[in-house]
Formats: sequence, C-alpha cells, structure tokens
Amino acid sequence: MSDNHTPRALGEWPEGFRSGFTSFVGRPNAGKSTLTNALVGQKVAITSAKPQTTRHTIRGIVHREDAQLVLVDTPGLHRPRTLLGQRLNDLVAETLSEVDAIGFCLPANEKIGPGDRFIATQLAQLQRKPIVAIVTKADLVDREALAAQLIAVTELGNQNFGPNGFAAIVPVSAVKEFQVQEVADVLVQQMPAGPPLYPDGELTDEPEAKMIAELVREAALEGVRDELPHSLAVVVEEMVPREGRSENNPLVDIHVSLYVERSSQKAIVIGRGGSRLREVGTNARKGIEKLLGTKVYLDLHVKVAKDWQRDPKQLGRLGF
Ligand SMILES: Nc1nc2c(ncn2[C@@H]2O[C@H](COP(=O)(O)OP(=O)(O)OP(=O)(O)O)[C@@H](O)[C@H]2O)c(=O)[nH]1
Repeated sequence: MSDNHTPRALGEWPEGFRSGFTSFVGRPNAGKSTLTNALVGQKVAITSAKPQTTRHTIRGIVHREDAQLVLVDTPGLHRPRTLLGQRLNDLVAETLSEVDAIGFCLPANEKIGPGDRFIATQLAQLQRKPIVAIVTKADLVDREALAAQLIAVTELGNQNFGPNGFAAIVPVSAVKEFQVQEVADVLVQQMPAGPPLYPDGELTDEPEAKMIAELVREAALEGVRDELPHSLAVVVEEMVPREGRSENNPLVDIHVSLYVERSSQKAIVIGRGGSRLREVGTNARKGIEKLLGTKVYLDLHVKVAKDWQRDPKQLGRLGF
C-alpha cells in the first residue's frame, strides 16, 4: 500500500508477519470495488484469469511491511436476490473455505435493509469466520448520522453473530481516503501468521502459480525448517486441466519442482522410501484444492541445484 517500502523477496519476511485472504461482501453499490481500489492502489492491481482452474478472482493485494492481504472476489454474496437455496449455500461454503476473514460493507448513508439482513444471515452460517463490518461512504453523512449507523450495525451484528457481534466495526470513506488504513489494520489483525503469498509489488497474471509454490514450500519445510533454512525453492512447472473430465468434476494436473542445494537435503525432503514427500504432497494438495476450488493431481519432483542462491541465472529461473 505505501509507496516507500523496501521490496522484499519471497522467502524473507519479518517476525510476526501475517498473510491471508479476505473478501468484501455487501449489496450492490455498497462500495466494495471503490474500497478495494483504495486499499490496493493502482500500482499492484492484479487480475487472475483462469476460469477453468479457479472460481475466484483476485482483486488485488495489499502489501505492507507487516502483512499481506489478498483480496478475493466471492461471486454470489454480491447479488443475493438472484440466488436461491442450495446454490447460495454452496457459495457460502466456498467462501468459507477460501478466506480468512470477510469484510461486510454497509453504506453509511442508507438504512440497513432486507438485502443487508439477508447477507448477515448467510454470513452467520460461517461459524467462527471473523466478519468485520465496514461502514462505507462515511463522507456522505454527518457525525450524528454516522454514530447512529454504527449503532444500527452493532445491533445487526449482535442479532446475527451472538453477543460478540462483528469482529470489528470500522467506518471508512474510500473516496475521501478517511480511515482506509484502519480497514487494512483490522483485516490484518484477523489474518493468520504466515509468509507473504506473493512477491512484493509484483504484477503478475499468474498469481495462483505463486501461491501454489508457496503452499508446497510451506508443506515441505514443515518440521524440518531448521535443517533446510534457506535452501529450498519451489517452481510450478506446469498446470494443466486434465482432458476428458466433465465440467462439474474438473481435475488439474500440477507439476512442481523442489530445488535443494545438496543431496543430503534432498534425502530430508523425500524421507525414507519417499514417505515424507508423500505427506508433503498430501498436505500441499489440500491447500491447493481449497485455493483453486477443484480437485488436483500434484506431482512433486525434488532436484539438486547447487548453490542456487548465489547464482543469478538459477535465481531468475526460480522466480526470485
Ligand atoms: N461519496 C462516496 N461515494 C462512494 C464511496 N465508495 C463508493 N462510492 C460510490 O458508490 C458507488 C458504488 O461503489 P462501488 O465501489 O462500485 O460499489 P460495489 O459495492 O463494488 O458495487 P457492485 O459492483 O454493484 O456490487 C459508486 O458510485 C462510488 O463512486 C465513498 O467512500 N464515498
């Protein structure tokens, strides 16, 4: 978000870094897109276009010194009235599996209506998912009206999410840039600890590949982080939808290379008889399937690339 932070490579991140996915919901015109743009800025807007492999679109990424927030679209909760029954429940369940927190946008200048209440009841089904209420367009009302709306929103939260209500309530004006930073702050507070999911500031049309690489890397480091300090790089070589699958049951073949520096490290990653690598594959696959919303066949190959960290050519190939 800020213009003056130092670019950082994947693989290096400060203590206490948080990262995760969030999504804005709210009825049409609630100010979701404007807020997204205000948070992300023009510079790093990212679009993801892979309809056959993913059902959500990445709207943008907030890069901060202490966190990375990936803003994703959740189609369906935007226009609740056109969706009914099972379909909606599926979408809600999908949202549940994909994001770490939800920003529920409610305009300051409009009374809470049936559309908002409908969304609230749907969100209430997402147990233990933090919901942050964002009172948008705060510049359009005076202080008194804003205070009244904050009280009404608090009540909506208590009615739908039990006595604790919303995880937080923040007024904002994306247009006047009032409290935009605070919106980012409260969402970041809801994110789990973890590494950046994307390279800092990079524009890419293949964000999934980066996230998949990171999921594999995390799974491969699990439990052996000390033995493989900075010696593991992961590259997604290929992602192809499996041919001949029905539209309702797609499968994506993903081929991934894991680069280590020494054969002793290769042995650690693979484990006895390949047992560890199988576990790494299973764990990474679960995360990838959540991310893409489809079944995945994950093929992992461990390779030794000597001194890759010091070789610019290799580093380039590994996406650093
Ligand atoms: N005054 C003011 N207007 C805003 C603010 N945020 C959004 N708007 C206006 O509200 C209208 C709707 O904003 P969007 O960001 O497109 O709303 P949305 O929720 O993405 O709408 P859908 O795409 O229909 O779901 C636009 O005309 C915006 O300019 C704000 O903070 N202040």
